[in-house]
Amino acid sequence: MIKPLNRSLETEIQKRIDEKTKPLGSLGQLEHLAKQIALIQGTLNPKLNMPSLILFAGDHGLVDEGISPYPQQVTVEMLKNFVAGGAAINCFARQHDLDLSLIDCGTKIAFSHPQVIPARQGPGTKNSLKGPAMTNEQLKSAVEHGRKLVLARKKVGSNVIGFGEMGIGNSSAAALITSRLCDVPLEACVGRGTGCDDRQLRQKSQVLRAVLENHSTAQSPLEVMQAFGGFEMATALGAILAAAEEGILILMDGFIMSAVGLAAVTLQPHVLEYMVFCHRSASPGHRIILETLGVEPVLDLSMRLGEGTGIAVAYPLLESAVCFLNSMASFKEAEVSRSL
Ligand SMILES: Cc1cc2ncn([C@H]3O[C@H](COP(=O)(O)O)[C@@H](O)[C@H]3O)c2cc1C
Ligand SMILES: O=C(O)c1cccnc1
Repeated sequence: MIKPLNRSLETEIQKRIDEKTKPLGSLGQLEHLAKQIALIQGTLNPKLNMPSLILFAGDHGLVDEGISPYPQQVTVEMLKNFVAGGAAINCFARQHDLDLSLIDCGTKIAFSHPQVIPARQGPGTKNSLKGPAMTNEQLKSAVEHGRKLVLARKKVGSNVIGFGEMGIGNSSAAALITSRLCDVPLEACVGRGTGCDDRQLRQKSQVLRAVLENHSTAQSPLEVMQAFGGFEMATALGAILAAAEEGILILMDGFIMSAVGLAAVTLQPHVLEYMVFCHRSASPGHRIILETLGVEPVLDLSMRLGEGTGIAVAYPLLESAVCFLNSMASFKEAEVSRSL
């Protein structure tokens, strides 16, 4: 059970923000972020310690049905690229000094490397058109792995963790989860993913309609995750739940990770209070999730990559939020006159 945020300091935090040498409310969303982070940490002087990004990789059997322009092997090839430091997330993580952990939750082709933490549930999920993507045991095991990964980051001192993903086909899984959990028509949730052309988009929509019909009994967050989620998504679900339980600030990325976030919030509504949505992706389904949850993202840059890139580019703004709360002078300290 995830507890609601302790709001006993709220009035004091708001007072501290309002005493800074600026017109009331003039730092806009940075003020909301500062307050949320201070509440999560239960202090007037919040700190972002050892910021971490956990990147979950896994393959999707549904790719056999032609729902992505890219083959499954790109997942493991990108995992190698992450290890070599050549992907977008590597650039941005280096730029902002974010610790990047790479997790193999079950790529189709196994790749072991000292920098990749093994958490494999199998060689990718099963084709969800033909049956459940994963067994209940795999789901439970993935959730448990996610929990342990977060506890390990907490142990080394991390109090802010972002969650990213890599898994060819996972924009389909995200569309299915969004449609079912938000109870909106599938068509509104399906997008071009990595770049489907019109023909590929028609094929993707047709396949996903059939998948949704085949799993009409899957309704709860855990049922939908088992029916058409991915191992990387199930592991991220366990990680997000554990982070909220531990009072860690949770940084959310784009459509795919937000679909997992939606599952977490549907299971445990108070998880939302620990989350910052770092950007609004160009994927149409992401807008639906953000509106359903009633949240305003930090950035809107028409990005649609995943990997945690939306988190990494938004991170300096979180630092700014914490920075002004800690080090800006008050009217009294700076001897500046307040409004009449
Ligand atoms: C080279 C490459 C790098 C990526 N990095 C993230 N994704 C993103 O695209 C995938 C989902 O899109 P779809 O459902 O259309 O396959 C995920 O792996 C996601 O992280 C990538 C995709 C590609 C091709
Ligand atoms: O919005 C995202 O995060 C996204 C969209 C398409 C492909 N990969 C990720």
